[in-house]
Amino acid sequence: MSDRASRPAADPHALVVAIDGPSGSGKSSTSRGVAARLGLRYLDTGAMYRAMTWWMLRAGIDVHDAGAVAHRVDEARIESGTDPLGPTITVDGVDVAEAIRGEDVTGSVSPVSAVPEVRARLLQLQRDIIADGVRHGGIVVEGRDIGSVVVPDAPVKVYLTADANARALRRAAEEGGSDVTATEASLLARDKIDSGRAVSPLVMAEGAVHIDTTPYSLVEVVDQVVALVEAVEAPA
Ligand SMILES: Nc1ncnc2c1ncn2[C@@H]1O[C@H](COP(=O)(O)OP(=O)(O)O)[C@@H](O)[C@H]1O
Ligand SMILES: Nc1ccn([C@H]2C[C@H](O)[C@@H](COP(=O)(O)OP(=O)(O)O)O2)c(=O)n1
Repeated sequence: MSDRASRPAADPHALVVAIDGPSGSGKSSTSRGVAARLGLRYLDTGAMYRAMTWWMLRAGIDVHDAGAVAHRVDEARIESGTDPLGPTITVDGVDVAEAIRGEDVTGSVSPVSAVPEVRARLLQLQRDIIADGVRHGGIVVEGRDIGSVVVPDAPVKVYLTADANARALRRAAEEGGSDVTATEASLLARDKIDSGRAVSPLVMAEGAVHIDTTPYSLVEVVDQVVALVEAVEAPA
């Protein structure tokens, strides 16, 4: 195990690991596992899009009115804590970690994420957090456009997928026994919007390593990603 956090602040080799993929493919759990194992920070960009959506809903904004969403985008103060053992997310100082996982936010997050002004605002926040993570030895960042847009020069890029049914089973179990058919329909609907939007759609980034996690346990996937990081770090 290596601890990159002890490296000097200006380390030019400080690491960004970009992890993208569709809903329920294992991005959050894998990213947290890799970051914890390697002593890196962790950023869940999906939580930031969810936090922005939570703010829009609470402000009574019609999330399908892109102009209305764009108009209010600068008002939400979103802060992400990057400890992989206890990541946090607040909006205007309110802990929204639980609230952003609710059905209302899940059902509205894709249209909000498709608004270019939302993406521009969150991209700026993400780059600041990533720069800070790099100063502290490195960061694992997960989302939909990390390897393609947010950090296209990341030295390690991973694209996680899993069969739709496996993803639905995992998510339904996580939610404490939600209906698997409805969960699968919801995540496929979100995948469709996330992959089809004009700005920063979900794509496999150039240079990304594809891991289909369907047959693997979480620990096995973490092992595979850690091996990719260690291969990049090994002297030539
Ligand atoms: N390789 C895996 N095998 C089995 N379950 C997994 C695997 N990876 C993740 N999970 C579980 O699947 C659920 C969804 O994973 P998550 O990391 O939240 O996915 P994502 O961030 O891509 O939406 C979680 O309950 C997680 O524990
Ligand atoms: N980098 C990102 C991350 C998430 N999003 C959007 C698209 C996703 O449907 C939502 C929610 O992301 P999240 O990672 O929480 O989704 P899951 O429920 O884990 O599948 O945010 C995005 O557009 N770009």
